[in-house]
Amino acid sequence: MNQPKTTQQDFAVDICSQALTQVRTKAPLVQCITNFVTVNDCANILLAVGGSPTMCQDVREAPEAVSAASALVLNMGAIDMVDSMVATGKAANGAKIPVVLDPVAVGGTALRRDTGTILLEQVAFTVIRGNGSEIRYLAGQASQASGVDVGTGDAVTRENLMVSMEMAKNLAVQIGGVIAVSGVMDIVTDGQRCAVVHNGCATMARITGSGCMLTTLIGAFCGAMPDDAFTATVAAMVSMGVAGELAEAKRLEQGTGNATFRTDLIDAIFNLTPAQLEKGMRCEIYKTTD
Ligand SMILES: Nc1ncnc2c1ncn2[C@@H]1O[C@H](COP(=O)(O)OP(=O)(O)O)[C@@H](O)[C@H]1O
Ligand SMILES: Cc1ncsc1CCOP(=O)(O)O
Ligand SMILES: [Mg+2]
Repeated sequence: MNQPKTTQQDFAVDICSQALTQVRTKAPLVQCITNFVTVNDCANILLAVGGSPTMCQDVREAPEAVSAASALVLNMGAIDMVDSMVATGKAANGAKIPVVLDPVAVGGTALRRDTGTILLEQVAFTVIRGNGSEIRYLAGQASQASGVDVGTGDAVTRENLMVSMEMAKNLAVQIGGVIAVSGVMDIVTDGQRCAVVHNGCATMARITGSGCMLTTLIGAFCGAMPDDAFTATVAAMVSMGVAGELAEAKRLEQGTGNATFRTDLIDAIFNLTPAQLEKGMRCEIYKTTD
């Protein structure tokens, strides 16, 4: 019997830039049920990328409103909104609108563990994007988060990359959607294809909301290209990473700190060009063949 072989190649350079152009052309309306810590940044990054935000979340209107949206983002930082998340998620599923989950601190408390279970049982997710601790928890692996941040032992590293890809792939198959693990190295997989994104910078972990904004961007890209959630997610991760690097270059040049970095990151998404993406992206794709 032949052993499965994993081949690795660079992700085609124009795919992400074409996806960005699609977002700008289609200007997707993205509905977010999200947390009060980062809600403003999420709305602004959606506007920056060329989408349109609605943070409509009350259970009395959110399931109705979602029929007008191109994508729905559910962020577990809004832990008190689970009833609305379930009702709105089901409405989006019924209308075949992509639904993206950010499982903020999912393993951290009994309430969050239960909420994660309820959401996964009741809503079909197109994409789940979390940090290493959050995805490890959902995959049934031991995890030790630091509040809403990744625990040091849970991050994807060069050493555990293959095992981490396998874990993410299995979870993707289990949920029937795309899994994205963010960190120093990002993994994106639909269970078959697997991409590793090397863009980004450490300062992104020094602001709150880089993960929430990334998940919201994934919503925008999925809203613009609902038939290819894998490519949409890779393009969103690459865009966020390249924008982070551009903001970091400015921070180093000007000697500013994390408050300015947060603004510069949103500005970098606003000004991001297809050419910048093609020049800056560092992404490879792994394929398994028998
Ligand atoms: N040390 C790092 N080096 C490069 N990119 C990073 C680093 N830490 C975070 N990022 C980037 O920041 C964004 C948010 O990821 P992450 O910090 O894992 O999410 P969360 O805020 O949900 O914990 C992603 O685009 C990720 O690639
Ligand atoms: C600090 C905090 N607490 C609850 S939600 C939240 C924001 C988390 O944002 P991110 O995971 O994007 O840093
Ligand atoms: Mg997060």
